[in-house]
Amino acid sequence: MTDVKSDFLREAQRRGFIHQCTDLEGLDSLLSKGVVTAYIGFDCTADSLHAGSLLPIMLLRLLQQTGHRPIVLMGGGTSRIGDPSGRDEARMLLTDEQIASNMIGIKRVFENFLTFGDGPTDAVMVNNNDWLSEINYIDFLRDFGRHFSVNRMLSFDSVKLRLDREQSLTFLEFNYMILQAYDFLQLSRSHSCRLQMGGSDQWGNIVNGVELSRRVDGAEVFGLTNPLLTTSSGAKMGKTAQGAVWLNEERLSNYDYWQYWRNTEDGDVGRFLRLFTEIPEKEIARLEALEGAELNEAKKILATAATALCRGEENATRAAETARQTFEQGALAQDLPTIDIARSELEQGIAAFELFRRAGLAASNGEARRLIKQGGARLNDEKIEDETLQITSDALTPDGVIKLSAGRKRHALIKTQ
Ligand SMILES: Nc1ncnc2c1ncn2[C@@H]1O[C@H](COP(=O)(O)OP(=O)(O)OP(=O)(O)O)[C@@H](O)[C@H]1O
Ligand SMILES: N[C@@H](Cc1ccc(O)cc1)C(=O)O
Repeated sequence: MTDVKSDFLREAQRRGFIHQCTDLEGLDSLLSKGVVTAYIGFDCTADSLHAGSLLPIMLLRLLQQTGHRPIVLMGGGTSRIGDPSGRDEARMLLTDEQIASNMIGIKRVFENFLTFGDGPTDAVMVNNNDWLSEINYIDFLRDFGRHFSVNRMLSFDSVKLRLDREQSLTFLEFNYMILQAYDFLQLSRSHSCRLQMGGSDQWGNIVNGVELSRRVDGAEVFGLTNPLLTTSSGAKMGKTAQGAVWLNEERLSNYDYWQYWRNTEDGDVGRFLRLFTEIPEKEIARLEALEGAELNEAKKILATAATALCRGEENATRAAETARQTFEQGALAQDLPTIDIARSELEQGIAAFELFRRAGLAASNGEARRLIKQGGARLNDEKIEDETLQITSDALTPDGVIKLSAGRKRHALIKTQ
């Protein structure tokens, strides 16, 4: 790779953020001269961003930390069209109300990563609906449409892949890249924005903006993309078995967010530490060299650092502590008092109060009933609400046991014979 001088590109390169650049040398020299304004756009297709979008967000953060000015563009206008990049079929059209409410959800996350304000390197947020909704069709075609060659538009992946596979691409979607290109021109005029970044799927849209700004204004602007991340096993980054890893707490609890990073595959630990935390390189090199059980410690450090950035230090520490306790209780569980019950009996069902008595957690059925009524009885760590509950073999955990608890400290295990 080319040797770069500017702090931003050097650090971005070292941490694995760079996929392609329209002119790396030119951009490097611009970044070395003074404050550069750069933007990334986010469409409002859901009410929260996800772990995949963390890469561009971390790039904006790095940009600000190295003395430049980030612009976060909310695609209020482009979300009305729908980006065909990387998609096999047209998106569902969103209503204006859906877009507005998604935007409220998405906006919030940026405050955790960027400093907004009026200073020279403070971040700003814009909404492309402000200018896209003003466009006059005929004027727009005459002023800007004439600079786009359809022949060239057909060569970009977002269009080409659909045509090659004979999947339909509507005229509405075909226009998307022109509007994103116009955004860049607009920001270059209004905010002296010189750089657009985004995931590698955005390459065509970004290049179109670079070319439009040069043709119309003779402006020299740049494009830079980050790799689209997949995990070592090839899964798209940001998806779990349950779905996307959402950045907003309303969609995914702090604990589950922490757990997602804690479950990082062994081969991804170093890469993720560089992309999603700000731990110094020397420490990362040490952590990624760990093996076996020790590598799990590195994963916990990754989980806590990544969660702290997105959800705050306190929530990250709390999630780590909950995980520790759960783990320790699990370890303890092996040593709990255990009683054996015939499998056939459990299959028929046994009253919860009776099982509590037989497990020695209550002296009589009456005492066990009172325990349940007062909310002090738990089945596999879940409070028992129903005094008449019948416990069956359905309650057996994957470990083949049932855990009963009376209050916080007294536990017993049921096993079947
Ligand atoms: N897995 C990923 N790795 C790296 N960058 C990503 C990843 N997923 C999305 N991005 C980038 O994040 C930015 C915001 O993307 P956006 O939130 O629209 O995500 P998306 O997953 O592409 O959404 P959608 O499913 O609506 O297309 C874009 O620049 C996109 O290229
Ligand atoms: N097309 C981008 C979002 C975007 C919208 C407008 C822009 O000007 C830039 C980027 C995406 O789907 O992720």
